[in-house]
Amino acid sequence: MTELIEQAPPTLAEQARAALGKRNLVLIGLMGAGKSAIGRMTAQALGIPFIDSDHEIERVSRMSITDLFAAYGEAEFRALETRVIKRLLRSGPRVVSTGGGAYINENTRKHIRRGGLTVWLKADLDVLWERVNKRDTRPLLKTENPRQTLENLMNARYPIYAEADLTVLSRDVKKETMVEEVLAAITAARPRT
Ligand SMILES: Nc1ncnc2c1ncn2[C@@H]1O[C@H](COP(=O)(O)OP(=O)(O)OP(=O)(O)O)[C@@H](O)[C@H]1O
Ligand SMILES: O=C(O)C1=C[C@@H](O)[C@@H](O)[C@H](O)C1
Ligand SMILES: [Mg+2]
Repeated sequence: MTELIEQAPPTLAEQARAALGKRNLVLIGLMGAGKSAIGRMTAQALGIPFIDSDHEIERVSRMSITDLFAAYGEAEFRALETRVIKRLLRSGPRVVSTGGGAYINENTRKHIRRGGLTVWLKADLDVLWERVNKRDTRPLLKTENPRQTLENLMNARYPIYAEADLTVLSRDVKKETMVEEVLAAITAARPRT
């Protein structure tokens, strides 16, 4: 007698993994959007490696981002960021969380768009501010009115982040919920035109 073997339907993570294929998943968005936190958990769910470009920059330069900005200025930081991200995206699949300004730099954006499927974690000002005002590790926010600076960055950058393949709304829900929404977005992704 033939035995009936019931196969469990693929989980959301398995569906997303299949949809991603050999591509990298690249998280973009402003400071505090959750790129590092959600990126790490998404990689775990997908069973692929995770790398954070800010951490990688700090590792290769043996300096903190704050010290890099202070010693060499933003332009040098951006040049290093471009080189690091280009290298990180050379092999895949992996989840790469980028620094907030990476996708805004034209050269880095070119590498990111070639290097994988992009997800913009989009958050409103209150959510971002609530998260970033607790730490002073972000050199661009060392201004007289950091909340206003963050708002100015939103206005300047959101039209550019909007070019991402996928957008997921980052808000005050459980991180696990955010990960599920990222996985669902990957699963539903249409090929780029
Ligand atoms: N859904 C969430 N709910 C609550 N807290 C969150 C959520 N997502 C992220 N956070 C928290 O917000 C803070 C900022 O998140 P994270 O460092 O991942 O942002 P980021 O986008 O990587 O920022 P940056 O560009 O500065 O590296 C962290 O303390 C993180 O744990
Ligand atoms: O938004 C930005 O331009 C930055 C965000 C951080 O992730 C770091 O990459 C750095 O502080 C610059
Ligand atoms: Mg980060």
